[in-house]
Amino acid sequence: MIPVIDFSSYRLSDVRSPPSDEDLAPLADEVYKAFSEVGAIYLKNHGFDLSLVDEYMKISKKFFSLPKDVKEKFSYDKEAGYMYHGYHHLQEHLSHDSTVADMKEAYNTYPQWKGEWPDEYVPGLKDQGLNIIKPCMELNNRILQTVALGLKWPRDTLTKLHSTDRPSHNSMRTLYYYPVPEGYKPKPGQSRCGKHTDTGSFTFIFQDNVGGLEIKNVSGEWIPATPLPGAILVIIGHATQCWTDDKLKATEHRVGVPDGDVNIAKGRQSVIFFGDPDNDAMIGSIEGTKYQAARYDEYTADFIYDIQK
Ligand SMILES: O=C(O)CCC(=O)C(=O)O
Ligand SMILES: [Fe+2]
Repeated sequence: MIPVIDFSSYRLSDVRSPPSDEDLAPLADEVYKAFSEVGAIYLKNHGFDLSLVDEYMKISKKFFSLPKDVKEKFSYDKEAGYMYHGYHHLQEHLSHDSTVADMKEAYNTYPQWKGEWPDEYVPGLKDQGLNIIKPCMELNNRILQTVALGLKWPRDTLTKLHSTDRPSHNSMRTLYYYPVPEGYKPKPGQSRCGKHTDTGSFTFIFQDNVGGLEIKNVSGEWIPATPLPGAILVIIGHATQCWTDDKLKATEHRVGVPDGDVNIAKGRQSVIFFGDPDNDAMIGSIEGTKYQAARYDEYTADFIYDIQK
């Protein structure tokens, strides 16, 4: 079971004076324990306005319903700096240890993107996407503070690597897993999203009610990450694994094709926030010696995670 954590004591919408380290200690211990013993958490009472995501899913659906040649005008361009911004074709995504394409399409949003957006076809895809990233970054920083306190580190140990005004790869992805045609037999190893880990500090997963997402817990068992209304699923990324010298391990996750399930014929939508440190932040073990110091952007450039051509 993925623990459900009540984040009320550090919720986003609370604008009173920030809680002291002592005020946060019980929450910090709970968050750290859940991440280290299970590998993922559901956050409730987080103060993030989930209607932003509902609206974004509706807008995204309009984009995914456009003709293929229109969507492809906005395909990501590997040469264009923020290389994953834009549309990722159907059948293009390969999870990193898989040779079979995932059954999905996606549109990634990077706030720094200077190229074109599909505004004339889908008004709001840009603005609504950007609206969501900001509070997610703020919530990520609050989680990073609780994790630092849970580790008995100074509270800003990780947030000082996540300034909000320096170049970073904080980004968002909206995904559409198309309905699986009746009688379709997935190729060996094929799924909606093959197993992988994410690269940054923490990832937030917002999903509709179709299901199929699983995480591998710390004991090595695949367990369902069933959609929990009102809660945000938070999983651990590689950078956090490095900083904590494996005390918190990057969470493997995947989305299966629900074989024989009533949901097989349904499309699935999810929205993912990838929380990242600053491009020039140092990652590597903060205590311990397992991971050498490296600049985050240089480390990710060498790290092939889930996108290969
Ligand atoms: O759709 C999901 O629930 C997970 C997607 C995911 O893990 C990713 O895009 O990195
Ligand atoms: Fe992922």
